[in-house]
Amino acid sequence: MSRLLKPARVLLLGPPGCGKGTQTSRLLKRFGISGMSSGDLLRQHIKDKTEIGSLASSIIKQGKLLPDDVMVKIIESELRSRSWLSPSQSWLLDGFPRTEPQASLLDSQILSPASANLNFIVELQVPHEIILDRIANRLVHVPSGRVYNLTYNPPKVEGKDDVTGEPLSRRPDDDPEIFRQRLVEFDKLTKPLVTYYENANKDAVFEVAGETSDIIFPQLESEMIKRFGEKAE
Ligand SMILES: Nc1nc2c(ncn2[C@@H]2O[C@H](COP(=O)(O)OP(=O)(O)O)[C@@H](O)[C@H]2O)c(=O)[nH]1
Ligand SMILES: Nc1ncnc2c1ncn2[C@@H]1O[C@H](COP(=O)(O)OP(=O)(O)O)[C@@H](O)[C@H]1O
Repeated sequence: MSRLLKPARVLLLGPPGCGKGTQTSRLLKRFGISGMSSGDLLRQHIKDKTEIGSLASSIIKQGKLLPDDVMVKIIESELRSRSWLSPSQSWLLDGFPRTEPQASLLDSQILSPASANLNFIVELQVPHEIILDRIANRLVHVPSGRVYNLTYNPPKVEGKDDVTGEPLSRRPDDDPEIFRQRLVEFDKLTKPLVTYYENANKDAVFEVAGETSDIIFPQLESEMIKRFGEKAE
């Protein structure tokens, strides 16, 4: 692993199943950049049977999005508890913001006051038909957010997380019908965020396309080194 010279505050945008979680874990290994996945935070709330968890569970099962104000509160408190709101910190957001109201509240009320605005907005472009069959084989380890795939990256021991040995689970929202609804929500509400960020700071937006994560990651890796520099080991 090598660190970056300048702090990178990264947002991964892309349709469900395009590999945001996969790229997050690779960037953690490569540059030591920690990620925050809104979906993982919600799944933990569901597991812990909190009030947010019961709201999230019913909405997620329909493939719909939670209310913007609920999500902004969850993410803001998580950003503060991880002490990420400083210009010197590098971090990555996955799954939030997902709508324009979320993006403008994040930028104006949370990041700008801390001089910690996003400086690298990555749009992952993977064909919808490719991700539809990926989802059929997805398994997750909820406590860590680690992601597996029965064909692409199966766990060492069937049904068990490689690190903890704890059981893996299928996501109820990975049901094909619900997944199609999530794609509709993405196209309607999240895809327009690329234009939102291009209008705010075009140079910060980076589009990367590929049919596999192995094609996408090297492009992402070299762009990050180009923009943020790499500390010599
Ligand atoms: N076949 C295949 N599966 C992949 C690839 N990249 C990720 N996956 C799997 O596809 C599923 C979706 O990836 P994930 O990172 O969870 O996407 P996210 O929903 O955007 O976070 C998971 O089961 C991954 O293990 C790939 O290049 N090829
Ligand atoms: N920023 C958000 N705003 C509203 N709902 C969200 C947000 N992030 C996650 N969710 C809810 O959690 C579900 C799972 O999110 P996530 O794990 O990011 O899925 P994926 O990356 O596969 O699209 C979403 O379909 C949605 O119901």
